[in-house]
Amino acid sequence: MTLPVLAKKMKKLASLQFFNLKLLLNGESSRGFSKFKKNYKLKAELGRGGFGVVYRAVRTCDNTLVAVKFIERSNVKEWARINGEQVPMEICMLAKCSKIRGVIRLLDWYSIPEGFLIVMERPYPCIDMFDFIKGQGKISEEMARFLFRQIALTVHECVQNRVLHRDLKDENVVIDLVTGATKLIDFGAATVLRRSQYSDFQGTRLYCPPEWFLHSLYLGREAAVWSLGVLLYNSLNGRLPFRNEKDICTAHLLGPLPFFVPVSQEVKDLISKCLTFEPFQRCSIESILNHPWVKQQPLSWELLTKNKVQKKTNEKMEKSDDHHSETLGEETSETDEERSHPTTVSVSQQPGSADEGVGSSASSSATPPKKQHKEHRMAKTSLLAPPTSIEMKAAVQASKTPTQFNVHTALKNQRQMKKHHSPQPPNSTVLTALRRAMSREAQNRIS
Ligand SMILES: Nc1ncnc2c1ncn2[C@@H]1O[C@H](COP(=O)(O)OP(=O)(O)OP(=O)(O)O)[C@@H](O)[C@H]1O
Repeated sequence: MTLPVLAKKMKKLASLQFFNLKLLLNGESSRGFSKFKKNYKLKAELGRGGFGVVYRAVRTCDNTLVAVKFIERSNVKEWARINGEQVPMEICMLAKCSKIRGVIRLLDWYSIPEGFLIVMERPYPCIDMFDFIKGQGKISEEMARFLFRQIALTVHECVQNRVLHRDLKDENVVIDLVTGATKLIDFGAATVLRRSQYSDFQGTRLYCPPEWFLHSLYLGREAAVWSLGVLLYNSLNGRLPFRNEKDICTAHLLGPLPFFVPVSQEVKDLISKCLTFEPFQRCSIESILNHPWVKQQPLSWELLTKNKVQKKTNEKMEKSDDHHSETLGEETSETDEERSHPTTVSVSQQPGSADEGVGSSASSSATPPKKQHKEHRMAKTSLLAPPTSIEMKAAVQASKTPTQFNVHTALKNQRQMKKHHSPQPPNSTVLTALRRAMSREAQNRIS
């Protein structure tokens, strides 16, 4: 199936899902459904990931802009209790962190037979960090500092509340375009922080530390530090540091990571401390916060956004997110489409500015930087399933024999990996769930 056909199908599916959700909400209510309907007006789709669909909505009593995430019951892997009620771990973890300034505030939640509706604050106008970086190709070191120090502090505060996010990445950070404040979202992979090792993971493959691929085990804080390193590298270079599991497990054997923009030694030092192969030698979250690069006072958001390119992006986002132009209860509009796939914003790259003296990963030396840049920021990342035995074998073997890298074997392995972990089509199950709920409600009405 060609990409345009697939995109068209996905668009159709998305509008159908939205239509069904609307129908469902307008039908007879049950188990908190009527309350939701009374309190919120659902609007167009805002974004979607592997496990949920997020909609724009408005709280009817005071016109507060909110985001509503629908998660299907069958997709919930971990459960917890709030006031005696069984809820997905996501809601519980979000509730635990809701007082943290850098975490999106949980306002409300509803339970329906098919799943849960999570009502969250929605900064306006806002953009997620993936789209923010994509809109500009990469961001300046000053801008990276401004955003990263907030994110690192938020992760620290979550950890102090014994919450481990486990899916730290640019897609899960929302930026308030008025103040520059960052908000951590998507606690779908979050769990209670513990001292012992974890052997389960639901995060994102390319933000994952090597110990997971090599041993299927990781420690909470150490894995979070690794992801923060990936996030910081990505912000500055506009591309991820590692292409695949092999890169993640072997890059340390090949010298320092290449940088594709001129950046300070201080930030390179911080990134290398976060991306230290050995988890026990990796820096701590506290030492990230005390690192001279992070401690340096950042420029104000006003000054940072004076930059023409950033202004342009902001204007574009404001335009597309203008709630006055939102069509109440309408299907996804042109501007919404633009927002979720901002392909019109150019992605720039400075091929000549790559650090040529530094060592490069196995994958980076032969390919021109421009091509790599595109490869690494093609789309939002897919979710991580536990590594298969083939993947683990390949990663272990690769980490032992870095110099005998064979392109053909690597490609074959990659193809095999793709077969095992190709990204799932977005939420076709949501549609089924909503259909089921609708027919049950219709039956209830008849009887
Ligand atoms: N409160 C919010 N305010 C603004 N935008 C939001 C909010 N929550 C989610 N989004 C947007 O919706 C997108 C998907 O949200 P989220 O990551 O929670 O979904 P998901 O299905 O859990 O995704 P993933 O597959 O990454 O786990 C985000 O990348 C973001 O663009």
